[in-house]
Amino acid sequence: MQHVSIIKIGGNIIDDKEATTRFLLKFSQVPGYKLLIHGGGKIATQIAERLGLKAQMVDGRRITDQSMLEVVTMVYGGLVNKQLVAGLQAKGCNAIGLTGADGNSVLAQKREVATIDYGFAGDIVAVNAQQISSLLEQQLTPVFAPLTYDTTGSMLNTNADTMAATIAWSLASRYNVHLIYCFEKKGVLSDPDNDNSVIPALTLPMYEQLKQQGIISKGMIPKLDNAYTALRKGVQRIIICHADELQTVVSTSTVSGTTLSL
Ligand SMILES: Nc1ncnc2c1ncn2[C@@H]1O[C@H](COP(=O)(O)OP(=O)(O)O)[C@@H](O)[C@H]1O
Ligand SMILES: CC(=O)N[C@@H](CCC(=O)OP(=O)(O)O)C(=O)O
Repeated sequence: MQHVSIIKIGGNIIDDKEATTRFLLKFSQVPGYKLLIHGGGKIATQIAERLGLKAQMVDGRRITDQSMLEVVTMVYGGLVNKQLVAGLQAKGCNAIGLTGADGNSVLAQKREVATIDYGFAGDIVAVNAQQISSLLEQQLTPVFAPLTYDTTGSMLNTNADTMAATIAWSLASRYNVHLIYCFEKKGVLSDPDNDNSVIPALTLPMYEQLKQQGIISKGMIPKLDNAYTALRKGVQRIIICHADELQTVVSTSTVSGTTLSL
């Protein structure tokens, strides 16, 4: 089976020009089939504020009304996606920028209103693995914005960690999939105030316990929930690491960051 590296880059790195440039160089050097999924929540919040819109997050998910949907479509699908694609082209990586609507890649449905109305937030219904494979086989590197679409023709806002995990497990029957979450810390920490307290190997029971103790919190919870689902669904290897450690993590000889297991 061919190997594919699925790499997610978070909004705190994208918001830092120098960190992004360093990451793009490392990403461009990852050998074999690869795919990038980016966030950009921090930039969307800043631009929304400039337009007089206040961001509202619940459990790490953005409440996305019509105006916010317009902002995130512009920011994720336009500004952030195209800057990353151009940056990769400059490093010799033939990237192609996509949202879930492009090539019918990731279909979703508007999240049903339960206790909270998330507005135009999309829950993924189907990933077009054939379409993604055909891009990889053409030696293109897909770069996905965290946007999906529905059958009524509306764009939807989907959490980037969820998008990365869902694409990863949807490709797991065709490829050996490695999923790497890159962010601004060295891994999952046993002490959130100590950046060097990286947990090298995190099992699901350990995660449950640290979550209960409040040691794992905020955006790390949806990230890990998605990641453990991806492991259960056949993704071979999942690592959470600092964006600067990408190269170390993909060359399997050295251990860095946090490796997940069930
Ligand atoms: N135990 C922990 N180890 C590392 N990060 C943690 C932990 N608990 C909470 N976090 C928080 O989770 C955040 C990462 O989640 P998120 O903001 O969604 O990341 P991303 O930038 O990848 O989208 C970190 O910035 C950190 O503040
Ligand atoms: C529905 C939802 O919450 N979507 C996310 C998509 C961006 C994202 O996930 O960005 P980070 O990876 O930088 O956090 C949002 O708008 O914040």
